[in-house]
Amino acid sequence: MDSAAYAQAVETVVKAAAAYYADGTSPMDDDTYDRLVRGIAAWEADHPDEVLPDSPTGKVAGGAVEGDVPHTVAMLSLDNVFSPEEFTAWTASLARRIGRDVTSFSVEPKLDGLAIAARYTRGRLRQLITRGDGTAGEDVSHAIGTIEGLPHVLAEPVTVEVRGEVLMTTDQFEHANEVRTAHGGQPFANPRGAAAGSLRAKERAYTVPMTFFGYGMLPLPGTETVLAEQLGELAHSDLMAQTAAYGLNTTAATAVPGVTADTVEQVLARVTEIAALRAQLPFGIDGVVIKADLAADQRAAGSGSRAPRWAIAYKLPAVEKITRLLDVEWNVGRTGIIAPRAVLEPVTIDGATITYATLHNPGDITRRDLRLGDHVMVHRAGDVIPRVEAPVAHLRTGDEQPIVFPDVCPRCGAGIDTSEQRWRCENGRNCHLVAALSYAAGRDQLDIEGLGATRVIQLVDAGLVTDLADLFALTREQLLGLERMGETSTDNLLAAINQAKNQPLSRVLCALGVRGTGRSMSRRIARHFATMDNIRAADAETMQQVEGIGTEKAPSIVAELAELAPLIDKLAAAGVNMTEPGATPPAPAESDADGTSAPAEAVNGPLAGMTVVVTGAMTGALEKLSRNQMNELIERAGGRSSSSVSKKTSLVVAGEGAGSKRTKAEDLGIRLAAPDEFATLIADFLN
Ligand SMILES: NC(=O)c1ccc[n+]([C@@H]2O[C@H](COP(=O)([O-])OP(=O)(O)OC[C@H]3O[C@@H](n4cnc5c(N)ncnc54)[C@H](O)[C@@H]3O)[C@@H](O)[C@H]2O)c1
Ligand SMILES: [Zn+2]
Repeated sequence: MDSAAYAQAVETVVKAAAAYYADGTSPMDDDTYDRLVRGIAAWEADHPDEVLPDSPTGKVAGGAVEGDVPHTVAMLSLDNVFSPEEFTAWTASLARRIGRDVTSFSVEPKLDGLAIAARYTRGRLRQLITRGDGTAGEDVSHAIGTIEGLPHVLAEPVTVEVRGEVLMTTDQFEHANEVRTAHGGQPFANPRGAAAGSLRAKERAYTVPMTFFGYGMLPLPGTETVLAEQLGELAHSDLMAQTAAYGLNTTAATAVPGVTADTVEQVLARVTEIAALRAQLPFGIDGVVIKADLAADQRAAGSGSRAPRWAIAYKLPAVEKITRLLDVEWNVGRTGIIAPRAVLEPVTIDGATITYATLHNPGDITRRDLRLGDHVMVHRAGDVIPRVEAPVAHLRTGDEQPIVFPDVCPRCGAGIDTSEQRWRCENGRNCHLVAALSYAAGRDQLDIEGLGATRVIQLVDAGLVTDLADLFALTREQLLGLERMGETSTDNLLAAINQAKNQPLSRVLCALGVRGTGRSMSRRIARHFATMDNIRAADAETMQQVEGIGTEKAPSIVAELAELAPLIDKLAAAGVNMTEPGATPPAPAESDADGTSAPAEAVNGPLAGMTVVVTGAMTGALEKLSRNQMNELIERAGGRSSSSVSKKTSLVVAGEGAGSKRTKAEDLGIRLAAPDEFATLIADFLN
């Protein structure tokens, strides 16, 4: 970064923060924002004399927000830690500052919404104020009545200020977008943005519910002396119990209630627990907040201008990123459910590259007003399937296109039952069979004339065929018994089926519909092995001798063929040809001393003779390549791709985030290459 880039980054960040806090329409996801801020902070550390007055560092809300209602006590942000080590170091510095170890911590989820102060006078909710710049906020009392967990009247007639987070639960967010788009508005990109936008909006034709969670309580000028003193002395955990007793919502009512912990180890164990529960929570959290529980410790620690010194946010990895929606695929499940799936511009979330995300059902697409080409907020937490949360509608250019819904089943061509939320192929569980048979009968496979989708559906419905081989057992009587089947068409169909028995092996193989074996691959396999018996005898290693079959495809083809064994036997018994005309079976594979077979074709290329392992995130020219595409690339360049590092590995391409494989390669002294270096090495084979 140079000073011009620094100034640019400051401007970008301040603009984003202003949009983020004002109405939740930042053009950036938090991860991108946080990276920029870290870059700014790093540059400022090296150039302390050139810090711009507008810089977001050290300021509540990045200095991008103002307010006109003064806070009685500053409403601050929180400092962050990202690892157990950083947390331990923080507790040590806190202990040094206050001259003693902290022996009681409170540990709470860090709710991902916006901070709010709710002022109660004699038990009645009077005023809502945003955090603003920390010293003064904005009056948003118009939102009273739309926030669950923030009652109009408390259980006791006390005068207090309750502080906490306003957020939208997942359900509230879905509802908000539905109502909003129904009123012709643009959907919100995520629950946090939706809460920010809804809280500040006045005079809308509709209201959308939000939820409040309290995490602090303090006296106001009118608070009774006894209560004021008591609030100043209570441990945070007791304060929370009191907050709940007044009838306010707190995390106590959730799967991740605030708890106290005596030691750093206990805190860290709780952080792990909360992180594990994160994906299942009905609201977003972006970390865990740890506070010195005792009031005396808090007082001794004091606060800085941006954050208190007695509390820290243990940040969890970002689970949301903005990327582009490139396409929508419609996949038919085993039961005939037709589910849309988003094809995304690849994006890395918490170390995993995401290219697909679920879109649930067609109604969701409509409710969210998603369009092709949209920027979308993608959410992925833990092992849960990534989902498209919503479009980032304020980034639209006008070139976005409507998403086209299928009007027939994309697999078998039958009608679609759209009476339920989840669409279903009218063939239900038979969809797969109908599709499989129609495909097998197709021109490029067994080429059975007269056996189109409609006829296949008829045969399946009548229970005459339950698999591909049953076709060859159909009798004249059975066919004549079907509607719209005259003598001529019956005889023609029987003749066509009989003819199909003589198709070459490549077409029979293709007709089986094994994943990864389309027309040309089926031809290659059939030519390589010459007979079905040879194909079935091949293990994954042998299968890789076929050009274009790599480490990922080979085992899945072998496994699927094994599953199909009974069907293949049945087809052979019915007299279906199982050899490839003109092909000669391969000579027994050459094996080197430790059993690795040599590549079938002696290839020239920069990777000839090399076994290459790819790990971590690819960047630069390789950024868009899936792991499989990387492996194919390696194979094109003459090498073998492998998924695990061993003595036999010649080269490990290690990108950012590479973990154990990189370590192992270093241990074994195997050559490492960064993605860019590797891209240069195989430059001729890219595309
Ligand atoms: N995408 C963007 O453009 C953009 C812009 C600005 C800020 N941000 C995000 O916001 C973050 C900074 O925001 P911030 O200043 O609000 O700080 P923060 O969100 O990192 O932490 C402080 C806030 O945590 C909240 N909080 C949640 N649970 C709490 C609990 N149990 N106890 C106490 N506080 C709790 C409070 O609202 C408090 O104000 C950044 O790290 C960034 O990710 C994003
Ligand atoms: Zn179907």
